[in-house]
Amino acid sequence: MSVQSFDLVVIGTGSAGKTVAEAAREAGKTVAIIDKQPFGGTCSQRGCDPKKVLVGAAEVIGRAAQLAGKGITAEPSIDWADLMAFKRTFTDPIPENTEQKFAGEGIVSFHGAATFADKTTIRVGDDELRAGHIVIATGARPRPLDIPGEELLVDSTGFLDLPALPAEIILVGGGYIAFEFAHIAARAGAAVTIIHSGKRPLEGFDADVVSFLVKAMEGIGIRILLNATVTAISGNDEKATVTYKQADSIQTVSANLVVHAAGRVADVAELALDKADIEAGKKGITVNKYLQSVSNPAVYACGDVADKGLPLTPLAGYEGNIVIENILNGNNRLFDGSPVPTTVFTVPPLASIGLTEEQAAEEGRDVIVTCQETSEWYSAKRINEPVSGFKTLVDRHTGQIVGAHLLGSGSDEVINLFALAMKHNLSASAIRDVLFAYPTHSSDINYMLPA
Ligand SMILES: Cc1cc2nc3c(=O)[nH]c(=O)nc-3n(C[C@H](O)[C@H](O)[C@H](O)COP(=O)(O)OP(=O)(O)OC[C@H]3O[C@@H](n4cnc5c(N)ncnc54)[C@H](O)[C@@H]3O)c2cc1C
Ligand SMILES: NC(=O)c1ccc[n+]([C@@H]2O[C@H](COP(=O)([O-])OP(=O)(O)OC[C@H]3O[C@@H](n4cnc5c(N)ncnc54)[C@H](O)[C@@H]3O)[C@@H](O)[C@H]2O)c1
Repeated sequence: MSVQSFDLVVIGTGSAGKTVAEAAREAGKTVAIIDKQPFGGTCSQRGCDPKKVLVGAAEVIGRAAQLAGKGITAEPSIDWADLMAFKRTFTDPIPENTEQKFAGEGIVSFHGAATFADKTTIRVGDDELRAGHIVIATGARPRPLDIPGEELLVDSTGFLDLPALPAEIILVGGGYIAFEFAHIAARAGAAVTIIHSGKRPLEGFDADVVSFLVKAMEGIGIRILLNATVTAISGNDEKATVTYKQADSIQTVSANLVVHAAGRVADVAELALDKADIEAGKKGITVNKYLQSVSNPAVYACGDVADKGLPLTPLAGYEGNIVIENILNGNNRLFDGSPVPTTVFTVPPLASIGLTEEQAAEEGRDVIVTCQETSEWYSAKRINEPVSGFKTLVDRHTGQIVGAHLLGSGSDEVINLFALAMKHNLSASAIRDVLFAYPTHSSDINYMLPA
């Protein structure tokens, strides 16, 4: 066994881990980084980026279908193998590029699953790494469902790398992954069923705006079963039968592929946290407001594995910056919980920031709610988009925006203007004063806010 010492050991090479390691090295610290999978993390190889390449193709199909008979004649279709090859031009170079970049910066790389040996020592393969600080940035993995036939499920990584797209697909779950994959698969020609245990899908999003999206999905033949909990899967790789419980009845539905879209949990399984006295709960490593382990001060956690913030890429980098600043300068930077914009990349996309109407009511906020279906607005009509809409929540007393929920082409970009406004406490009337280029989706903002 070789024993080496570093100022900092980082576990995980995704958006969170990379941010910490590179900033520490830049500050002159000796740094080791470890990953059990090809270097580069989820977002760039198995998440956001490859997913959005596929969404790009789905958007072309959607837009062409909308404009059929309105100037567009040929009906495009997706060649799945070609699309996968295009996707791989983004994902394949990531591991080598990441590792080369680390080497160039003087960060020492280790491959394998990291395990704590004690409070400040990590084992990876035959190496023992001793550290002043250790940062856990191990991300998340699909939540075990503990049901018979679970091994027949393909996870999101498998879906994003399918060599061919089967004719019938079932998505277990009704959150981000189910909705995004449903649109990709349906636009590529598959028959798609979503089986969701909740009474409504995308529970974290505004109910009214989600209902506009559901209408759009039904319009392209995506079937959504609600209050339906998957209890078993049987069959084989080519044809599987999913058993689900809906109300008091047990039902089945079959498909060629069943995809796990039923949530992700912090990836701590191999870490042996007990050896290092590190507390973790259902939502991940328990950290204080400085993102430091509450039970082992040599350890910090950031990204999906930490029990603070949403499991989204911008948060992973943001939390990584907080962690490294606190390690380098002593605890001084707090996780402040600023509103985070997020988009479900359906076609059209659903984007959201801040409070939903339900949450505002629970908090007793006095808000002006403006909500409208907008398929008759010029921005939607120009591209014959069948369903779009929005809801904004503005504090009645301060005029500040407390929530925005948008559905429609361009909403994935427009939501960032709301983020800018909310971050800098701009009032609705200040935003209405801004001149936006016309005709753009952003120029609709003026009509989404109360006068
Ligand atoms: C299909 C999908 C689509 C997504 N789309 C979006 C999107 O559009 N926008 C968005 O904001 N977010 C999206 N996300 C979420 C986003 O990918 C994550 O929030 C983000 O990647 C988390 O970064 P991280 O650095 O915390 O973890 P990761 O990037 O997951 O990195 C963690 C790394 O740690 C490694 N690791 C784990 N355990 C160990 C161990 N014991 N030893 C060594 N290494 C270990 C893993 O192999 C992994 O490489 C998506 C996620 C998925 C699954
Ligand atoms: N665009 C994005 O930003 C994006 C895209 C994909 C994933 N992500 C991240 O990845 C995380 C995981 O995504 P996800 O879609 O897997 O999780 P999710 O938490 O968004 O949704 C999972 C849903 O599955 C349901 N479910 C659980 N068990 C079930 C069962 N047995 N039968 C039927 N339904 C069941 C749950 O009620 C839950 O609502 C997200 O929380 C998000 O942070 C983000």
